[in-house]
Amino acid sequence: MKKLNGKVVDEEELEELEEEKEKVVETYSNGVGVSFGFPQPDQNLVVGYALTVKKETSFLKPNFRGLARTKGIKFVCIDVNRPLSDQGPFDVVLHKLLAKEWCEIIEDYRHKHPEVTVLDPPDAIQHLRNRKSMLQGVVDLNLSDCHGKVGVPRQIVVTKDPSSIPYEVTKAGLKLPLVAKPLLVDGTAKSHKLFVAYDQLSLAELEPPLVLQEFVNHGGIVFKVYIVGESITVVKRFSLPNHGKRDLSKVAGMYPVPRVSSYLSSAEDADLDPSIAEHPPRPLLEKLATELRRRLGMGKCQITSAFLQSSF
Ligand SMILES: Nc1ncnc2c1ncn2[C@@H]1O[C@H](COP(=O)(O)OP(=O)(O)OP(=O)(O)O)[C@@H](O)[C@H]1O
Ligand SMILES: O=P(O)(O)O[C@H]1[C@H](O)[C@H](O)[C@H](OP(=O)(O)O)[C@@H](OP(=O)(O)O)[C@@H]1O
Repeated sequence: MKKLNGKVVDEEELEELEEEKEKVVETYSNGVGVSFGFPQPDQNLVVGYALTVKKETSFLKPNFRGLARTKGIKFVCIDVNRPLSDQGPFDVVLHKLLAKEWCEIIEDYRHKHPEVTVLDPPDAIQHLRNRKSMLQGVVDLNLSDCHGKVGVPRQIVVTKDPSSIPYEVTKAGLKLPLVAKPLLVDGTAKSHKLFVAYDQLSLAELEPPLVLQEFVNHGGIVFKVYIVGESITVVKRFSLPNHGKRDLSKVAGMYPVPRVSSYLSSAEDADLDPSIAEHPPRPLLEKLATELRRRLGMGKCQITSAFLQSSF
């Protein structure tokens, strides 16, 4: 057993933390620590968090908490059944609860505690809770002078009457197959239930409100771009495979899309065609980050090589 920052940490965990620390330092080597202002070892940054159990489990893993401790960052669970101002004191409040009551509590807390950084203020992320408004910041972006283009697949929003969907798709001139996504993003598993529709008839089985996007071939790889301060981190994940014209003549119906691109589907070590697997050009990402931050303060976006290279 060893002592670290006054805490007893077992040797195995310490080794794990060192490895994690190397990974984190490597990932954030372009100074997020500085822009984030990581506390000095003798300081402590207290982060109060209000997350669902699912999110706490997937995000606040023991080795992440341990690594945070080595950087002087302490995570404290907020009791949502007690007044927030009676808890803490916090330097940061990290939350991802979408209930109206909670949003009112956190807004009130922000005004009473301007010294506390709230991640994120509800009104700053409202547009991300809807798959149409979340793309607004990208729809009219013109980055063509930055080694590539960024755009949005052709899409329509359907809010009622599923029987009208085939007509709306024809009127909009969308080409099959189509990716159907719940319009609202509320953190529930339901909000990640996507489908690929291969024929017009099956569209009437869908459950509005939803977004219907043309399927864009992109070689089965998606790049998730995480932007924190000046730091840009790109991760490569598996995605949906391409559709050839021949496939379409043989496939009909509607198929659910599994969570193919979650953090468990890393493609970093996969043996892939370089033209698909090559990361998006850095200048394009930097320009995209600047534009998204200027317009929306957005912190994360998903890009595939096809979305970058195809002309939208
Ligand atoms: N228009 C499209 N054409 C082809 N593939 C798509 C399209 N839209 C999404 N996908 C693919 O479907 C999968 C899930 O897409 P998306 O990220 O939009 O759903 P999600 O539930 O919001 O995912 P997550 O929350 O895990 O980021 C990803 O592999 C993505 O590459
Ligand atoms: O690939 P990542 O981990 O970035 O994908 C995230 C996704 O971007 C959303 O943050 C999901 O959160 P919710 O919208 O709150 O569901 C995450 O889902 P989770 O079920 O893993 O928390 C994805 O991981």
